[in-house]
Amino acid sequence: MTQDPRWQPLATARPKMSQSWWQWISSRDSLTQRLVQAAGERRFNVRLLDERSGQPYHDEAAALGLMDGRRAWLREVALCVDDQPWVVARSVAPLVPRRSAPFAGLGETSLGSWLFRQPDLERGPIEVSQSPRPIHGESGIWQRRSVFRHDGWALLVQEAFLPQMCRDLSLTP
Ligand SMILES: C=C(O[C@@H]1C=C(C(=O)O)C=C[C@H]1O)C(=O)O
Repeated sequence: MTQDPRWQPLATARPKMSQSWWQWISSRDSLTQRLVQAAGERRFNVRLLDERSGQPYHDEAAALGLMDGRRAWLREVALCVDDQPWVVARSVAPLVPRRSAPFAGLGETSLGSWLFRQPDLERGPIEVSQSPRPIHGESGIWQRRSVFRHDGWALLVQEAFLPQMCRDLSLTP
């Protein structure tokens, strides 16, 4: 049984990280836009790792109020600068009968570029966790999650901030 991340309110992370890192973890606008700006002349791209319907993890289902065992839409990407992953993201959305998800099939277009165009978009509180299991071979990675809501859809968006991002931006973690 894989260990669920221990999700905590965002504020609990503040004393554990530098101001510069906090600015990233606590931001509520589009992470894609922030990464594009931070990349400057370097190339930003979304690398699609997986998109399918499947079983969410227990903590993901709980965050979405999904009964255990219910299938969901799953998407995993790496947000890369000069082909180096800076953020790994995993998004989960309950399937809605007789409706196709308008955010499905985005491919290597950022989910955020669609989400932040929705006028009635709501974003729930950000929670954080330090990954219990290695991500891209590195442990203790800061992860955050929040639930976006739009037009009857709910999307749990989870982002893991990789040490490569810290190094490339010369940030202190
Ligand atoms: C929610 C956003 O979308 C980003 C892009 C994602 C994708 O393309 O799957 C997933 C999570 C985010 O890092 C954002 O830009 O803030």
